[in-house]
Amino acid sequence: MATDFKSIPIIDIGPLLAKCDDPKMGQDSGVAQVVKQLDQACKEAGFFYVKGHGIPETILKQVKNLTRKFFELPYEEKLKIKMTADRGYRGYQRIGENITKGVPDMHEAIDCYKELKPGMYGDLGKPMEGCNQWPIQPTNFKMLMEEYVSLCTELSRNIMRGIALALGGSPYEFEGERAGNAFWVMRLIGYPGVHSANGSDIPKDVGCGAHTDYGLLTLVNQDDDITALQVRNRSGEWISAPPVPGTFVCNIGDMLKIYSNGLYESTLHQVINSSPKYRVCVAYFYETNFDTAVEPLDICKERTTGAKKFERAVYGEHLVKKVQTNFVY
Ligand SMILES: N=C(N)NCCCC[C@H](N)C(=O)O
Ligand SMILES: O=C(O)CCC(=O)C(=O)O
Ligand SMILES: [Fe+2]
Repeated sequence: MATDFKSIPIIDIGPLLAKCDDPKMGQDSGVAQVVKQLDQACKEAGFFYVKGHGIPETILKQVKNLTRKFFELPYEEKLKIKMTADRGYRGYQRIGENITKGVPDMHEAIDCYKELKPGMYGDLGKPMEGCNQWPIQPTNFKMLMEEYVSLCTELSRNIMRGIALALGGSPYEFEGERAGNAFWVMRLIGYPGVHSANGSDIPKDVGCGAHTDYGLLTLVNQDDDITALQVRNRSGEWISAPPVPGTFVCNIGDMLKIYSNGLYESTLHQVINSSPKYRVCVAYFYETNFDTAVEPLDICKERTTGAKKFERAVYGEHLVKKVQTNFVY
């Protein structure tokens, strides 16, 4: 349950990663240290930074730099990969096209999803079927982003082993039928800076309205130097998640809230870029298998009150419902 946290902890997950291919990892004291920190952060804030994650900072930077270069292209160029329902909601959306709680968000983005082959999940998967749309410029865009997705997928699986232990389960709680064939989402996002007209500041635009993420775990690779991401604590205060170079900001999604029977919550967050500079963020979302029916784990029901607090939800249905209301014109 979220508390009145005032800041977001930084966790060095190096010791977890060193042992995460060992089935006896749960007995390692270095792993146990990390697991304890993960458990505390997930209970208190639902947000934490990770360092020692093994993805080189140069790659984190390249991914943001290429994203920035794409958004600098003329609008007509960006429209060549326009997102439409027919393309499985994959591709470029202009500023104001994404809607959160009825309000247009002041961001542009490229949305990418794990590819779904036609018919793969029957009617459930139909709306998301399609291939990602990659720009031809900047060069090497597709190659870099696909490499990045595979690094984030592996990292997320390993962090989830730590979270599984934190919940009191086996390290592999979120593999196999649950998330052994994890669906993923990647959003390359650009938030325009604010410009003052005649010396007076224009009221703050919301880059992305208050929302929770949909799946298991999000890895946010945000621009250095601009503080814009804010996380809501129990009292309703917005706590900033300032950039910490070389780290990811991680947060819990709706499916992990259900699995943990509310022990961990998917915390509300929003983005307000009140700096004059354009802000880039690359968010990677690690989800369950597309067709998995998610319900509270027995080990988590025991740790709460014995009763389940959430009904079962099919991840794919949850995603499709969100996507179909994110873009009402
Ligand atoms: N795939 C994820 N998690 N995307 C997060 C985007 C949040 C904004 C969206 N309009 C919403 O209201 O959910
Ligand atoms: O821009 C950010 O820092 C976070 C974006 C976000 O919350 C999202 O895309 O779900
Ligand atoms: Fe988010």
